[in-house]
Amino acid sequence: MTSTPTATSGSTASSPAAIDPTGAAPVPDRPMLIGGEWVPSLSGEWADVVSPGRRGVVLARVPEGTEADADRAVQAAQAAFPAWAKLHFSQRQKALLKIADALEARVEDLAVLTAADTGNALRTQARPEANTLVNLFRYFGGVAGEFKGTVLPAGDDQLQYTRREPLGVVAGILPWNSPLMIAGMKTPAALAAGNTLVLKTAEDAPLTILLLAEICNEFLPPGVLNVVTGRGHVIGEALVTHPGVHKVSFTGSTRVGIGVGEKAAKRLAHVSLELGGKSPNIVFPDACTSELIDETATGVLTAMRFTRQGQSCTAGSRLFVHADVYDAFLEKLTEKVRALKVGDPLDEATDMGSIINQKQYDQVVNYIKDGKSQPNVRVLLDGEDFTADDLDGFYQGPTILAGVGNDWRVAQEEIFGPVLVAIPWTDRDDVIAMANDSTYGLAAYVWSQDLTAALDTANRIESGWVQVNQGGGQVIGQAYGGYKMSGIGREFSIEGAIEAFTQTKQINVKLNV
Ligand SMILES: NC(=O)C1=CN([C@@H]2O[C@H](COP(=O)(O)OP(=O)(O)OC[C@H]3O[C@@H](n4cnc5c(N)ncnc54)[C@H](OP(=O)(O)O)[C@@H]3O)[C@@H](O)[C@H]2O)C=CC1
Ligand SMILES: CCCCCC/C=C/C(=O)O
Repeated sequence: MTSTPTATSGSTASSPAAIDPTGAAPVPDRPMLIGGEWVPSLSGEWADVVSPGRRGVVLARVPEGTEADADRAVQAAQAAFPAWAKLHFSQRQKALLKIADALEARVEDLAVLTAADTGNALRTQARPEANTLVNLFRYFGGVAGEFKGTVLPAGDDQLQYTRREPLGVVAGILPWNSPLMIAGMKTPAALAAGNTLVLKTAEDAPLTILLLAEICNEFLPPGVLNVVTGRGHVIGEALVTHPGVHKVSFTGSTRVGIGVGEKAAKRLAHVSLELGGKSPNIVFPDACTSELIDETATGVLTAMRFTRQGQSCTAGSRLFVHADVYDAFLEKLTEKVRALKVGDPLDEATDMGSIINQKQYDQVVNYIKDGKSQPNVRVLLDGEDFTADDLDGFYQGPTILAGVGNDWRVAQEEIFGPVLVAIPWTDRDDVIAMANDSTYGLAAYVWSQDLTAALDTANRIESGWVQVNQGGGQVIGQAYGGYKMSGIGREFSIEGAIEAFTQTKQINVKLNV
């Protein structure tokens, strides 16, 4: 199953040039992977990829892919589909498990490039994410035989069975905030089920996905995995509307996701949408005893994803703290969050790296200004106070606002930045109502030693994923996806992947017995 990418003309390469994460080397061109070959866009246009943590540094150039590139990637995936789909599952399994080993051998390269590409700190985010990618390939490789059907007990003269058949060509559209983890949810699952894939990278973080493609390409036949770069409204939309794409697996904002869903619906293409969130963190008084307050504060810090600059769809960014412990808990939490070291993503000492780009940075600042302008707000930590000294990137410190109303913009809209808003509560029914008073429903966090109260709360919260007394407890194999405007469909688990990446065929056979 090994395929060696072949060289083509112009600025293409037989194997892509290495990227220096500090930007010290001459800027390489990093082509796309289509049909097993590294190619520029047909237009010949390239786009610079700037490191968010080092604003002046261009890490590489990637092709500015257009509709024509989407088309040839889909054609390559279509051509590869029949042979890939009809393999015995164990052959797909073997390829995915070999990829897992190869990724593991390059895990540090993936981690360092992710830190440079996304601005996420190497130690706290990029390295764990690269390890999760390895584990996702191992998991979906391992369960490749589980994409299976059922047999009905219909009597000896009948064979009535279902097959879970692959859908065909899947388009996987990725965001920039955790590109490897999200590519890891889609790629091995879609391939294990027998589909072929076209991944579209986010404009702001394409490089780490191109390295993933380079590693995968060693073990897959040409066209089974294709990776294209370019703008969402150009090549992304071309994939969504392409008649050869049978499934769109999209992760990104709710705004774009709605448009993707509408376009896919027009031609009845399958679609999964993993979208935004504004997840509640509910702290009960019994989680703030003198023995527990420290652990709960650390958990809330983790759930808020401060160490990913809050750029997480599952960030527990609405903090509801019981009035009896409100001040004490916020004091403890603020002390911990203030201690986070903001800095160069490539520095091992850094807890919190850079925001992805100027637009996102400005959006976060605008939300902070809006929150600070509200009556009676208390600013416990102000990201605007952070000065980056010698750093030249989109750096910002964490912000914590107290005394916030659940109806304020900062409490209702997804900021996707390191901004936590704290709201007091006194009655369990009220806090559950406030938690559910949101258009989103992706994640939630409940902190209590009273399991009856905690589980009642968890059961009543309108979110696809609730964690109790932990903030970072994702387990490969669990269901993951949103309620309400946070999305449709589940990924990360085998059950979700079977639904997401296969269709059911029923076959009824009359036997001559
Ligand atoms: N539920 C989940 O699992 C997760 C959800 N998210 C959500 O993602 C958002 C942040 O990511 P961000 O990248 O800004 O999200 P966007 O929705 O802006 O973009 C996501 C992807 O869609 C592409 N895209 C943009 N427009 C179109 C279009 N018209 N047709 C097809 N594709 C398009 C983008 O390309 P381009 O980069 O070129 O614009 C990018 O690859 C947040 O809202 C966050 O909550 C993030 C991670 C996980
Ligand atoms: C089971 C949790 C999986 C989360 C994967 C995607 C996370 C995205 C984010 O935090 O932004």
